[in-house]
Amino acid sequence: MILFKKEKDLKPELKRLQNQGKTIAFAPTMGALHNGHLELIRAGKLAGHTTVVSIFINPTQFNDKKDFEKYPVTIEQDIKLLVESGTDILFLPSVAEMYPDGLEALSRYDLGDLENLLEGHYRPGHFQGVCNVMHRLLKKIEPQHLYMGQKDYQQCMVVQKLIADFQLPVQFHVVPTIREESGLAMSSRNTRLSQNARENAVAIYHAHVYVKNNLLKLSLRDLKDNAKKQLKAAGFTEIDYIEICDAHTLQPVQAYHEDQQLVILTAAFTEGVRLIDNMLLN
Ligand SMILES: Nc1ncnc2c1ncn2[C@@H]1O[C@H](COP(=O)(O)OP(=O)(O)OP(=O)(O)O)[C@@H](O)[C@H]1O
Ligand SMILES: CC(C)(CO)[C@@H](O)C(=O)[O-]
Ligand code: BAL
Repeated sequence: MILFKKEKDLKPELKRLQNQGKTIAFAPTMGALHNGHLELIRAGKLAGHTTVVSIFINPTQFNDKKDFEKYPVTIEQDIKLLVESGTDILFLPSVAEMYPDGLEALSRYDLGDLENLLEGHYRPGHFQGVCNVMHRLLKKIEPQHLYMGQKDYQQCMVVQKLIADFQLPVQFHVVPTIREESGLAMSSRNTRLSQNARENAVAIYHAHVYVKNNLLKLSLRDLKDNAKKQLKAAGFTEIDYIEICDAHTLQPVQAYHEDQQLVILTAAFTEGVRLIDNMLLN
């Protein structure tokens, strides 16, 4: 694996690979890597691409300063995992490399309702930060393929919109959520939980399975109320949302219609750590 910290050093290597007819699969991350991240790399490799991974804890997407300060950093372990996974290139830029004009000089993206719904509502400015960093990363790396995780469902929609709006020549791939054996969605933030909270956090997954299994039996309102009770019983202290939405527009849905694809999305806090997960319902 080759490590680059600057675009000016990375570009010649990308050019060399391009001249050899190689195609690039890119998996952007914020590090503290786990099996979910490695699945993005596996998917790119399986399709026969050269894999580029970035690790950059993007300051502009954190609406909560404490969350940023506490974000886990395990760079030596990450490098070991990336080498083992057969990653070809690691891009590890500094803040100055990504934001040469400073953190205030940001572009403004029109995200429509995605900016106001769910994560957009509870993390103001978050998706503007995601778009700023993703647009910059995509310009620097110019991959033919981009792999991102379904765990961050709304983020996938936002980045797909960015690609469409700017007609970026990259194919987007959503990788299914990788879970612990218990069902808990793997997430870097899980490492901030005590053993007990980590075991109880699987309640999000169980609540989603409950809603999926009872979709035709109860009203969506009752399903959401019951799911909320399950999370409270499992020690979730604050629930930002448990919402059942149209899987394509993310607009909340009041009643089930069989011709509409639905997704349930949850964001909730346990031990002060905010976890998210989602599940397609039909
Ligand atoms: N369990 C998972 N399964 C599949 N993809 C995942 C999983 N967790 C994260 N990803 C994907 O990995 C990429 C990088 O995510 P990120 O570095 O934020 O990791 P994370 O574990 O989601 O961290 P956190 O949720 O704590 O921010 C994103 O595309 C994300 O959707
Ligand atoms: C896509 C991403 C790497 C952009 O900083 C981040 O939001 C993440 O890790 O999901
Ligand atoms: N995994 C999405 C990035 C974030 O929570 O900031």
